[in-house]
Amino acid sequence: MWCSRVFSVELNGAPFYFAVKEKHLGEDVPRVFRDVQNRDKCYSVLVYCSRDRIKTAKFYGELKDKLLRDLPPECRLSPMSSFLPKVRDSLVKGYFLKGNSDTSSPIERLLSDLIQHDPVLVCSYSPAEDGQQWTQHMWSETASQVMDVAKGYYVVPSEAPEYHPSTLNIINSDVFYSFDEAYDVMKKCGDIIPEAKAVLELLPSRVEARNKPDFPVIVIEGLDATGKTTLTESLKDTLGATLLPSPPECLSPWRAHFDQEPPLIRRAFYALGNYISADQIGLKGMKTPVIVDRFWHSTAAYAIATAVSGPVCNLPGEGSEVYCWPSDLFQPSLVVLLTLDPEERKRRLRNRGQGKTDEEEELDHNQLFRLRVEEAYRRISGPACVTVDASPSADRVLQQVLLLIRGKCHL
Ligand SMILES: Nc1ncnc2c1ncn2[C@@H]1O[C@H](COP(=O)(O)OP(=O)(O)O)[C@@H](O)[C@H]1O
Ligand SMILES: Nc1ccn([C@@H]2O[C@H](COP(=O)(O)OP(=O)(O)O)[C@@H](O)[C@H]2O)c(=O)n1
Repeated sequence: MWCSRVFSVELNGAPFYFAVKEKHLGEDVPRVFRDVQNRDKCYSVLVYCSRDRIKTAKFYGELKDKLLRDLPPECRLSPMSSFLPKVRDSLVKGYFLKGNSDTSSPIERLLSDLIQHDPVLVCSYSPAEDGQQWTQHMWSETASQVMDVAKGYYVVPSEAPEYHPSTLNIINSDVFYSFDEAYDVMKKCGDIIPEAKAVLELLPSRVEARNKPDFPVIVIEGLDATGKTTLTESLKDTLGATLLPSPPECLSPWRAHFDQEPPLIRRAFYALGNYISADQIGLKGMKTPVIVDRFWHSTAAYAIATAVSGPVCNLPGEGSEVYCWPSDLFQPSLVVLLTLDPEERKRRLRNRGQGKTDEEEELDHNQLFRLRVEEAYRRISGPACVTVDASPSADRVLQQVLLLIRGKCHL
């Protein structure tokens, strides 16, 4: 089964691919193994996907903490995955370990213990007998001891797949396209996370749209410090509108908790927040225009940009189903995306001087992440966002957006 799989190891944010073969036809040694010293060993630990997705997601996070805590400090740990190219939901995640001859004993003790108690697949990699090639040995667990399966497979370089491997598992793991899919995750969390029970109680009893609001609903999107708060407050005053934040205020007590959870659970939390907001929009929109500070675009764009690593070209292509609006979620009249030059955004962040979420921290020092979020924002459709340059004065930005609203929403 593992023969048709491709393996990907991420070193310094860039993926390196390899495959395993029974026979060697003179292929190169994959890049990941090239600069490893002879007699050193590498290992992979992949987490089996059990039927219980919540347990698998939790275990994957805990495994990293355990490895970082218990492995010798010289051992290098990199994210790794194994997947079947183009096969949806085929991605299995884990870690790749590089050890030297001094560290192989403690590493192997730890891995032996893991394979006996946890849902993991362990492989070790070592130079073949000819000293030129590298082989993969899958570990198997017998009643009392762990053994290297005798026969090794050769590791050979593999081309980068057409689709970045993380895109295979985005749908309903990182981005949810219906209330029911996100609800299902939160419901299953109820047994192990008390906070999930509290969230379930806040959810609307039905998602079918209330009557369409009589008044326009305008969503303002953009990275942190692009001026969303400033603009939404002014729009509220100018239009006599109701201003709703997203996630909704009722979720505030639980947000810090869910920000610590693995992506599956964290993203389900934010997805459900949009349905609560939609319910509030339906109510308020019967009486006044509604301005919403972030909505579905933020939920999907950050989730996609985090799931996929590397440059923008790794994102699912434009038009991919990944960028589709959930069919059961209220569609606003207009979505405005504020964009800002990165230096000006940093200057505004410094001036504001508030705390940031880890994701917002990441935006600061990881240019590629910022570019991926912005591009994902632009690719989401149904409704697509209208981009507005947020660098002019706050008043000029307001005037610009009012023009758009009047053109689109007949206000
Ligand atoms: N058009 C603008 N020109 C200059 N500074 C602005 C503008 N809009 C907002 N700011 C300032 O930039 C900072 C970030 O704005 P804020 O509205 O809090 O952004 P966000 O809600 O998107 O994080 C604040 O200090 C705000 O006063
Ligand atoms: N509707 C929303 C709103 C926020 N979010 C998440 O919340 C984070 C940004 O929230 P924030 O409160 O820091 O935003 P601002 O205060 O900068 O507007 C993003 O990293 C998103 O992951 C979301 O997923 N869906």
